[in-house]
Amino acid sequence: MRAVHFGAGNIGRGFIGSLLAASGYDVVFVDVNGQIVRLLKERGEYRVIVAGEQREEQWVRGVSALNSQTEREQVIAAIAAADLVTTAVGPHILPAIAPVIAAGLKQRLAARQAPLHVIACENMIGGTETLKQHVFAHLSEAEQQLAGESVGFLNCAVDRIVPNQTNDDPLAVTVEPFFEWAIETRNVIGAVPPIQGAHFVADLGPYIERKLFTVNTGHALAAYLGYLKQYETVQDAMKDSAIRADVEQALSESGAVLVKKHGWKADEHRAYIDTTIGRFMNPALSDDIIRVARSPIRKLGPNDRLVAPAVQYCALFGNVPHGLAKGIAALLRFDDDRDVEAAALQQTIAQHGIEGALRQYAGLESGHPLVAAVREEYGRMEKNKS
Ligand SMILES: NC(=O)c1ccc[n+]([C@@H]2O[C@H](COP(=O)([O-])OP(=O)(O)OC[C@H]3O[C@@H](n4cnc5c(N)ncnc54)[C@H](O)[C@@H]3O)[C@@H](O)[C@H]2O)c1
Ligand SMILES: O=P(O)(O)OC[C@@H](O)[C@@H](O)[C@H](O)[C@H](O)CO
Repeated sequence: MRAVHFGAGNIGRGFIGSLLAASGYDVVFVDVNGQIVRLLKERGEYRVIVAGEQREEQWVRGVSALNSQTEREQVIAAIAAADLVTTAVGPHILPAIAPVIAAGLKQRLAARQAPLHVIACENMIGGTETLKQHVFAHLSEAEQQLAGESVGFLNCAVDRIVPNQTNDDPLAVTVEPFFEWAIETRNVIGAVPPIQGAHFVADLGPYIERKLFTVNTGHALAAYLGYLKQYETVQDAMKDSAIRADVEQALSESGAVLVKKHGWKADEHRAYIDTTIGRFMNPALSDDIIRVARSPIRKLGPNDRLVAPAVQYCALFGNVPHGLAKGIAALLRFDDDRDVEAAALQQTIAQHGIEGALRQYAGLESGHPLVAAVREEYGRMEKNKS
C-alpha cells in the first residue's frame, strides 16, 4: 500500500506518517522544507519520542520524501500510484496543494480506476470537503465525474498535541501519548482504508465538534490568556489557577452545547474535558503559546473553536457564555508581531474597533449579545492586563 502525505511537519511526522507506516503503508512525505525532505530521503526513517509519564522512542521506517516545488512530476506520479493521500499542512495551504493533487488525479484517472482515498487532517470542520472543492476547481466536468467514481474524500478529526520541536535531530519529533483519528466513512469507495488505530465513524459531526470545541477551545483560552500574562508555554499558563478556571468555564460552556446538540453523555463529556486539561498540563511537553495562538483570524472564524460554540450556546440556552466571550476578547488582544494574522487583526481593530473585527472575521453583527460581552471582557483586560 502506498500513501502520499503532504506536510512533513509536527503532526505529519509525529502522528499521520507514523500511524500510516505502522499500518503497512510506504509513506512518501511531500513538503517544501528542503532540509526535512533531504533528510527523510537520505535516512528513510525517523524517531518519534512519546513523552508521557515514561519516555518511549519509536522508529518510523520505510519512508521517503519529495519536494513539491522542485519535484512536481514525481509528486504527480506518486499520487497516480497511491492508495491514500493525506494532508497536514494548515487550512490556508490547502489551495496551494490542490493543483498538484488534481494533476495526480488526472494522471491516475487516465490509467486506472482503483480506489483512492483523500483525507485532510487539518483543524477545521469539513477540511477534506474544502480540499475537494479546491482540487475539483482544477478538473474538467468529465474528470470530476470520473473522480467521483473512484476517489473518496473523507472528512476527519485528528487529535494529538505535537509542539514545535527542539530536538537536536531535525527529524525527531516529540509527541504526547494520547491520539485520536476519527474518519468519516460516508464517502468511502470500496473498503475503508486500513489504518491502525483510526476510528471510523458514519457521521463525523459530533466528533469534529467535540474535538475542535474542547481541545482547541481550551487550548485557545490557555494560549491567549497566557500570552496576556506573558507566559511562554501552555504548561506554564495552565499552572496559573485563574487561567485554569477560565479554561474550565469555557469548556463547561462548549460542553453544554456538545451534550445538548450531539447527545454526548454529560459524565462522559466531563471525563473528556478532564483528560483534555490533563493533556494541556503534561509536564513532559513544552508547548509554545505562540504556536497554539497562531493564526488568530482563522481562529476567530464563525465555524472555529471560539465563536461557533459561543454562538450556538447563545442560541441553545438564551444567554451569553462569559468564559467563551473572555477567550474571544483575549484573542482580540493577541498582538505578537511574529504572527502575520495577529498584525492584520490589530490593524483592523485600530481602524474599525473590535466590533469591526468581529463583524469582518467572525460574522457577528454589533447587535449580537456576544459582542457586548466580548467588549466588556476586552475592556477589563485593558485595565488589568489579564
Ligand atoms: N501540531 C498539532 O498539535 C496538531 C494536531 C492536530 C492537527 N493539527 C493540524 O495539522 C496541520 C499542520 O499543523 P502542524 O502543527 O503539523 O504544522 P507544521 O507547521 O509543523 O507543519 C506543516 C508542514 O506543512 C509544510 N508545508 C507548507 N506548505 C506546503 C506546501 N505547499 N506543500 C507541502 N508542504 C507544505 C510545512 O513546510 C510544514 O512542514 C494544521 O492544520 C494543524 O491545525 C496540528
Ligand atoms: O493547529 P491550530 O493552529 O489549529 O491549533 C493549535 C493547537 O490548538 C492544535 O495544534 C492542537 O495542538 C491540536 O489540535 C491537538 O490535537
